[in-house]
Amino acid sequence: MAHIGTLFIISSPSGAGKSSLIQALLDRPSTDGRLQVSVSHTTRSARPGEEHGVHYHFVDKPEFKALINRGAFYEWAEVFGNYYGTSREWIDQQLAQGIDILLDIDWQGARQIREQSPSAKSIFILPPSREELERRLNARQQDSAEVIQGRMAKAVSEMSHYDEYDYLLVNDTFEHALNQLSAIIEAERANTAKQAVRYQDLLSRLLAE
Ligand SMILES: Nc1ncnc2c1ncn2[C@@H]1O[C@H](COP(=O)(O)OP(=O)(O)OP(=O)(O)O)[C@@H](O)[C@H]1O
Ligand SMILES: Nc1nc2c(ncn2[C@@H]2O[C@H](COP(=O)(O)O)[C@@H](O)[C@H]2O)c(=O)[nH]1
Repeated sequence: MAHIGTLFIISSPSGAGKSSLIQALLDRPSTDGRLQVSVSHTTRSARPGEEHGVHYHFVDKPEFKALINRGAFYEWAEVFGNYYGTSREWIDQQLAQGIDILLDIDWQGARQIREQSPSAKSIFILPPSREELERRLNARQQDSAEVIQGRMAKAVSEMSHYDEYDYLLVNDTFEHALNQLSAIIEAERANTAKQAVRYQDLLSRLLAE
């Protein structure tokens, strides 16, 4: 089967709201089964409420390194002192079925995906201010003060990569950012070449002499 699924890379500084936006998008009644989020592997410890296989595949460093050596990752990177990676096998299976994939990954991973899949579309999400970013990291109540300070310290260097992305949006009002994200994905899905593969039967009926 032709690979008609699209990879959507979503990056932001930690706490800008990408996981919340992705979840809200997937929860929309209008979202069909053709859009799914990739569950990454990570060596970071699970936060309260996070489930293995749902939020992440939680593995230790030796296991992660074994997966790197096996070529299991489409991309991987060290972020905030932990390793994170995207499973190649799962992505290939979904794309082959025409399923579009959302990748919640950092700029290092985004670069690796673009090198291998130039047709991937990338979206960078900015917070409305540095103060609001820190407020959100605190309000999430998932990380220690030390971890939050470490993430804030990396936020400027993460944001400096915004111009490597196809789309840039500011997550100020949540609903507005969600509508923008949804509009980007819908527009990319309507790409003529992809639609022509998806609707080849319809097109051949409509265009028959
Ligand atoms: N537009 C918004 N206004 C106010 N709060 C928001 C908004 N968007 C997200 N939040 C809140 O900000 C916090 C951080 O959001 P989220 O966990 O989605 O960020 P993230 O970018 O995925 O972070 P990380 O990179 O660390 O995974 C959450 O508590 C979320 O509910
Ligand atoms: N390069 C990759 N980055 C990833 C992946 N999965 C998540 N991430 C990024 O890590 C940070 C921190 O995430 P958190 O869950 O610990 O808050 C965030 O920027 C994610 O986008 C991945 O597979 N590859």
